[in-house]
Amino acid sequence: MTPDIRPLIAGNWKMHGTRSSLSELKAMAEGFAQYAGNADGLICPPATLLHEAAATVRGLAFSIGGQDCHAEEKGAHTGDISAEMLADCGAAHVIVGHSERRTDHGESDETVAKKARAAWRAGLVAIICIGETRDQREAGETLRVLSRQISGSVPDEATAHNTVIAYEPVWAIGTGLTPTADDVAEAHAHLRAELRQRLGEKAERMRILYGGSVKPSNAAELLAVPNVDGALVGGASLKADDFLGIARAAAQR
Ligand SMILES: O=C(CO)COP(=O)(O)O
Repeated sequence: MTPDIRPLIAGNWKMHGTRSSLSELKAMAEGFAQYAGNADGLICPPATLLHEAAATVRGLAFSIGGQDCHAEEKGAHTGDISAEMLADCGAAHVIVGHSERRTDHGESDETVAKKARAAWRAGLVAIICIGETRDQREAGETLRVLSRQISGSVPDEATAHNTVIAYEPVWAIGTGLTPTADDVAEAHAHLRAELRQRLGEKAERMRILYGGSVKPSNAAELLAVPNVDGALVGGASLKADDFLGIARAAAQR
């Protein structure tokens, strides 16, 4: 954790959830109330649920976000969704550059930077994801890859208010594997230094989340690492008990 930065516990539901899942969301948002003040809570459901999800958490200290957005505001882009549309549905954040988008849809750092700008244009906080693959880690390239991704995916206009960075080692996503606390510390310190060099003072309070197989059982250890300012949670964000277990660890730090 970074002193004075309130941690963000963000859930990414990926391609999971139908309207029947909204009761689980309600339980999460209501349960999160006990941690409000010590942690911020966010769920990014599939776009089909955004509008009802925003209505479900209305009046609770809890946010809703999108999982991706198109770089443009509108146009002939069948199947795509703009940041403005997400905002119109009640989203406050949007994830951009998730490794599954980079892999499944061939998104480059340049595309991700454009999407981050689109998020800001619509008044959303951009959660910009980066992370090395297993091959890159085994080749000792992790820090170099992270530098390249930060420099290509994070526009100069990024501030601690409009941007959250999420470090998600690709090999840790959905595998049950996590880096050691020392490895997480090294990556996050490197990211903070890179951001400081790029953005100056603004970088000090920018949240850097860790993502990849975060669960209630490992959350306390991961969230205690210096420069880890919250978590981006996949599988464990689908169940209120798991998500709230992670929130508890964040609030008790
Ligand atoms: O990709 C992730 C969140 O964006 C992490 O997913 P898991 O928590 O399921 O490993």
